[in-house]
Amino acid sequence: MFKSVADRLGIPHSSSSSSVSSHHSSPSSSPSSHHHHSRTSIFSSTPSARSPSRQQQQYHGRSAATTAGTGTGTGIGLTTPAAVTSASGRTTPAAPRKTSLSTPTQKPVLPPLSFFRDNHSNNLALSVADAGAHPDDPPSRAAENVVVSVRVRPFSLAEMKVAAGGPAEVWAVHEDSRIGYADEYSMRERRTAVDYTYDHALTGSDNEAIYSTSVKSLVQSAMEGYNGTVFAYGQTSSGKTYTMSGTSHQPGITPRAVEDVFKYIRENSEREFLLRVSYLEIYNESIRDLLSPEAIDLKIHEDRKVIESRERALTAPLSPTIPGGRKMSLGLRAPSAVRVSQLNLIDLAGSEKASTDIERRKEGAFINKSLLTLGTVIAKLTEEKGGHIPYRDSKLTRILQSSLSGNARVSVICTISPSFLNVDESHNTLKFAARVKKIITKAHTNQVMDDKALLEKYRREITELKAQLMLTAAAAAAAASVGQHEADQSGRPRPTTTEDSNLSHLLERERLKHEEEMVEMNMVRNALKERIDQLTKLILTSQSINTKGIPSSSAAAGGGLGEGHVSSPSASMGRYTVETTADGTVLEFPKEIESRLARKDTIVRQLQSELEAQQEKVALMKSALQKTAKGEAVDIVKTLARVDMEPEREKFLIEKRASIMNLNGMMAWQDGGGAGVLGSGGGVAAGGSGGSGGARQGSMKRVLRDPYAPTSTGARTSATTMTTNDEKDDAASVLLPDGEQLLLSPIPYDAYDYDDDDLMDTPWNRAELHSLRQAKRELEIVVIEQEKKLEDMVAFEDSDEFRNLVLELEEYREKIVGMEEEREGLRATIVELRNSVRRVELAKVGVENGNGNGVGGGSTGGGGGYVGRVPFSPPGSPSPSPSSPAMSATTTNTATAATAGSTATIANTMAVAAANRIQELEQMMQRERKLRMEEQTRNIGRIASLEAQVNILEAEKSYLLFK
Ligand SMILES: Nc1ncnc2c1ncn2[C@@H]1O[C@H](COP(=O)(O)OP(=O)(O)OP(=O)(O)O)[C@@H](O)[C@H]1O
Repeated sequence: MFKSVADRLGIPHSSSSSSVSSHHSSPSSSPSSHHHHSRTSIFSSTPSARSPSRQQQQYHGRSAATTAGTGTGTGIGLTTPAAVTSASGRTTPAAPRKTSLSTPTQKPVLPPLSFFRDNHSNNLALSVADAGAHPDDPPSRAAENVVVSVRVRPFSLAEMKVAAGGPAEVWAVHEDSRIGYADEYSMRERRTAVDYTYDHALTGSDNEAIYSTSVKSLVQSAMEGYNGTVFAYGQTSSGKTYTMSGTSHQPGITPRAVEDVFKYIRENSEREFLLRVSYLEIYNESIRDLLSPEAIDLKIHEDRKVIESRERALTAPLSPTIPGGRKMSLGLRAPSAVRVSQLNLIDLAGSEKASTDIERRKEGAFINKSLLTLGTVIAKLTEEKGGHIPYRDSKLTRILQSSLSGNARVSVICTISPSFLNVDESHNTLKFAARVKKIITKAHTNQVMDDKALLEKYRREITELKAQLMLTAAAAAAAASVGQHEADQSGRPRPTTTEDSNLSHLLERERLKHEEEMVEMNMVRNALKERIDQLTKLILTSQSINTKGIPSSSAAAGGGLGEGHVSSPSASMGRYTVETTADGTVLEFPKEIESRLARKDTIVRQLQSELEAQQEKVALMKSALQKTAKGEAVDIVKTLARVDMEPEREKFLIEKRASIMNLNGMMAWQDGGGAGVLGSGGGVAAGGSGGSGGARQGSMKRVLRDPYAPTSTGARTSATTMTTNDEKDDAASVLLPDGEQLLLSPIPYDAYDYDDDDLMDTPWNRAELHSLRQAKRELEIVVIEQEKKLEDMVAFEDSDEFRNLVLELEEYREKIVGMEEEREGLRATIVELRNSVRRVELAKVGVENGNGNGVGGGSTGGGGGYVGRVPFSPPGSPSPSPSSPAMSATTTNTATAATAGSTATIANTMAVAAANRIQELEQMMQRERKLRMEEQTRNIGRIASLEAQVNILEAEKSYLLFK
């Protein structure tokens, strides 16, 4: 039913690509200075987008992975005065259309538009929304593959330097867009030849060429309402940013696209456009608006209404003239359909960041998740078996979902480095490009139509159908008269010649043919009538939506429209009038109905908000009760953890029982008993904590005593008020008339003004009761378990096993004490021995001194005196006699020089004896030391093993105690 895009645009089928190729073949047709000028002016309206190189510098510094992003940001609104007049153009299907960006004629579209930007380099995405489109504009393009271009950049200076004798070409780019290893390179490096064919394969620095071959037509379709996505993929430094952003001399794809967008808008002055520009970055999976850098970690929302432009585009109510010259007064504003499209221009992070799993792990937190997911998504999209496509795994793929899943024209520019150093990554890029090439997309216009637009569309269709109907009727009448005429002719008596019979045969055939045609036309006519009825119904239905609920059954009354007579459903309804004519429609909805409906609306709204308030109240009460039950359970668990001694345990159990009674009371009250029943519950609870009786608490029906809160006295309050605190542990208190301070459940039961309904058998009360019972059951289980544990513990402490363990423990303790004593004794012996050794050593030194200084003994009296003071008696050694050489030596100190000779002899003898003795003692000492050392080692081992045993016993003991 729909014509192709080219047909509808009134251009040859090849026009889109021919306009591209003409640009490609004559790039000079768009002088770069012109682009430069435009780019500057565009960016000046969005200052932060003006300096992509600054952004680039800023993000080049990062080692972390980054990826493309998008979103909505600063909007640029453009309104052209003649825009509204396009409405009449819309009603003329034959209106001439624009053929290309460079040779515009007329295009009935009104787009808003917006931009994107990516990672550390410059991503700019442009989204174009088009308001006021023709309702019957072409809905979709033919299915097409992603346009894949490969661009090999020139050698950089550094790369030239690396290659001695000039860089050898690695890649050969052929004119037919094939690319593979250069022969020389593959021979030298013994690399298997590869051969890839893409849509475009380019070299050099001319950005106009890449734009016109790979992007220009896509920008054109974006302006016509088709989504478009362009992204540059490739290793770091392969030229993505150069391609997307370019330089001042070679503006890249983004400035050229922006310029074309504005050019298109200029050339379609009868239209109104809304442009939206966003310039975003995805860095480590968080989106940042580069036009508003303080807004960080933006969220992605699915919002199919970029639509505000429609209102601006259609500020004046219109009365379009339909063919036939009659006015169609709708009582409504002009139909409005908004076409929204997006053009995403994305500069991805370096492809080397999306490699194998191992590398992924290596890069850890810095891995470029978006880029990896893009790879996965593309791989999945091209897999035959299909399955789940993980668009939601990364921000980039989420943003590109609608493009990648088919509703967009996509152009991928894969950039590679010419250097042999990067050959493997370049090859990976070529493989990626080949994979992407397999993706098939089928873009369609994102036309958003509201009921008014639909109404208009249906009306137009009705008019067309009626015209067809009239033609059909005329043709049928003609056919019938011809048939009749032929029948008349054939009914006449004629000579029965062979010629005549041939003629009558022919006439008969002709007649039958006409009859068939008539039947067919009647069928067509009926079908047309049916369709008209159906459409008329739809019109009234959509009208009824607009006027808040006119029953759709009344719409059927509008069926008369197809017949061209006036139909007045108002007569039957008596409240409103719907007048239809063959040429137009006047729909009037009396104010009375509207105001009645408005009143009803108000009542409904009031009821609704009342209902909500009630629901809120119920929810609050419920949560308060649940909180209490929960609080009880938590308290029990907490207390259990603390209780490990029997008396406390018992106390705890008593308290728990009391709280169960409390819950009983609460439930009894819930069951419908009210004050009295709760009073008894409170009474039991009071018993648990030694408080006063429950009868008095009848007046405190929603107040619960906290059985295990300390019964301290707090602030004095009246019996009818209570102080509460949201904190569970802070009990509220109530001063009873007799002066007793009651500590209450932390949950403010009196916070709500209950009425008798609270005691009624309502589903909510039942649910509440149910949850209370549940809480009680849980409490009971806890208590039973605890009692069981307590009994076990008591029984165990009475058992022989426990007594034996205690005895054993005592034995070990004694053993340890004995060991400790023994160890101390040994330590003392060792110390004593050490002292002995020291004394012997000193004695030795003294003797040696005496020997050396013997001749001049008088002058070294101090030394001699020292020796004389040494009372040496090692254990087991013969005690020195008072006439011993040592003692004699003392006397020699006072001898005269005349007796020096004999004294020296004596001293020598003594020294020899002393030396021998010392040697003897030293040997003894060494033996002794060795023995002691051995014993000490044995003792240390014993002590260690005993200590270990003690530790085990201690552990066992504490385990048992804990149990
Ligand atoms: N076709 C080209 N002609 C001339 N110079 C180029 C071309 N492509 C890239 N260059 C230059 O090579 C260098 C690296 O290019 P570019 O910054 O665009 O790489 P990139 O792929 O964006 O790297 P990254 O992923 O690190 O951002 C730049 O100095 C750029 O000007």
